[in-house]
Amino acid sequence: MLQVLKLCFSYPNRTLFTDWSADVGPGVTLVRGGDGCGKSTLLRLLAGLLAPDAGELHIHGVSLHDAPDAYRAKVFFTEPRSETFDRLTPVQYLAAQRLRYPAFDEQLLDRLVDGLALDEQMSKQLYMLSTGSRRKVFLAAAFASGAALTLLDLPFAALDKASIGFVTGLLEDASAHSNRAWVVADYAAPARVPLAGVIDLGD
Ligand SMILES: Nc1ncnc2c1ncn2[C@@H]1O[C@H](COP(=O)(O)OP(=O)(O)OP(=O)(O)O)[C@@H](O)[C@H]1O
Repeated sequence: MLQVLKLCFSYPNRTLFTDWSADVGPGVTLVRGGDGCGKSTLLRLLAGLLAPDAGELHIHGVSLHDAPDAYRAKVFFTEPRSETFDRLTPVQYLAAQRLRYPAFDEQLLDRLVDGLALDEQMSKQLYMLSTGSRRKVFLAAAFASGAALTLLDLPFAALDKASIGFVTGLLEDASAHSNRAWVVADYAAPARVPLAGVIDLGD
């Protein structure tokens, strides 16, 4: 589903990727690595939010370089630390995601809001929510989006135990998807989730 060919990317004082290639298929692929190894940067590159110095990215044959809007329309990625949506309530943020993704699953969203215990947070602006609740809103959007490629950065960070169990169950389901690819960046493999592949960036 996602093809990366000879990707190169450096920050001014650090080279992170040199001629790096990968094929990502349906199901859950783990991007594993220690602090500062480049997990979040790789997700930004795959999302088309950060321009590579060289290389090609395709989703279902759509090239980021040739058709950036069509490529980005196939990807769900809200950076967990994003402040872009701070003034929106979860209801407004989720409405915006619903408009963006044609396969957005409204019924699943209801179950996600319930399962992540977000009901009481839905009409507060995002900046008023705890880190964990903000992350849960972004996770709900990710799972409901129906995007061909969904990128999750540290999906369990700042979550309560019940939500960790719930998100693990969602990822177990995602591992069986035949039409959606999930790239999950974390320090270690999530327990119980069968992985379609592992991209190891080292420690
Ligand atoms: N905007 C930036 N400008 C310059 N260097 C950056 C920038 N963002 C990240 N870096 C550096 O690039 C490297 C990779 O950072 P990145 O956040 O991608 O790693 P990470 O694996 O996600 O880290 P963590 O697990 O700690 O979140 C780090 O050395 C970081 O300091």
